[in-house]
Amino acid sequence: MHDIVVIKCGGSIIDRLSDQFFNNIRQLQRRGVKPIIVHGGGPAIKNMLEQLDVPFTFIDGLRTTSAEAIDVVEMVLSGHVNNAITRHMNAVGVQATGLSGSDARLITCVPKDFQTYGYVGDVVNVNTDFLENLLHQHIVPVIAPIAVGEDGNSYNVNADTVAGNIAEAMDAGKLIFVTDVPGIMHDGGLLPSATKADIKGLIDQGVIHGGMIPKVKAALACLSEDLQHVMIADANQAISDAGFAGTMIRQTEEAVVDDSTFSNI
Ligand SMILES: Nc1ncnc2c1ncn2[C@@H]1O[C@H](COP(=O)(O)OP(=O)(O)O)[C@@H](O)[C@H]1O
Ligand SMILES: CC(=O)N[C@@H](CCC(=O)OP(=O)(O)O)C(=O)O
Repeated sequence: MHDIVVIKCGGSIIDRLSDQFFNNIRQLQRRGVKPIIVHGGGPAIKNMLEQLDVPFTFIDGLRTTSAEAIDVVEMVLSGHVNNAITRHMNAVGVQATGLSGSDARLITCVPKDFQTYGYVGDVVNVNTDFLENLLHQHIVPVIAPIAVGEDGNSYNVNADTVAGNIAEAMDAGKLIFVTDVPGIMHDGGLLPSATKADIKGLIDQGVIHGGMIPKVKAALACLSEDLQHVMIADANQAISDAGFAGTMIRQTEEAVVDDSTFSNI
């Protein structure tokens, strides 16, 4: 649905989200937009795993997640981060409900490669009916990136990937990754827009690296006729009365940059 906006809040910024950010979500809702929030929590997971002496590594940007680690990941994401965001939403008058993939089998998955990654999942389905019902009741879903496997276990999924999966499944009109930088930075400045070809070049040159890679990959994977632009932006500047600021990722150079879709909502 074109009126759905998926907003992915990165773990890098969650502790520093401004009241304005939450008020902007409320404003979006008042203008008839249906926001869905997906959040990360990488730094908080890292801290808790270290405190509890649970080992992990990263392979291709994904956290290897043992049986012990998935309990900690779920505790941090669903128990702490998800609750904090949902609480803040409700405090500013947005009716929001906290969820993970286990609720109503919202996100189901298969193991990515159990031998290599442990409890890390590849999403196979999103319960879109359930989300649509919530949106219909003007409830904002706040979703932790935990999926449930056919074995009934919880699996860890990269939050950027989950945001892309949900945007695609819900036919969202917009996907915004809000993070701790103004967008894709290059030569000391903000890149206002980037195509698939630009991004490939920037990854090859090492300009786009680390945590920015899963974001651009998720963005490129879900661009379509329906979802023509994906934004990457600073969380506290991304959404304003003037529209959306940041880097706009689009399919091709030729694509018309119809900013009206951004500034009207
Ligand atoms: N070209 C780039 N422009 C901006 N940030 C970049 C770039 N390449 C890598 N990054 C890194 O990506 C980070 C954002 O990713 P990450 O820390 O995973 O955020 P989040 O937790 O919000 O998902 C930035 O803080 C920055 O360090
Ligand atoms: C499999 C995997 O790597 N999962 C991520 C989930 C959280 C996340 O993606 O958080 P950010 O958005 O803050 O990076 C993790 O364990 O860190």
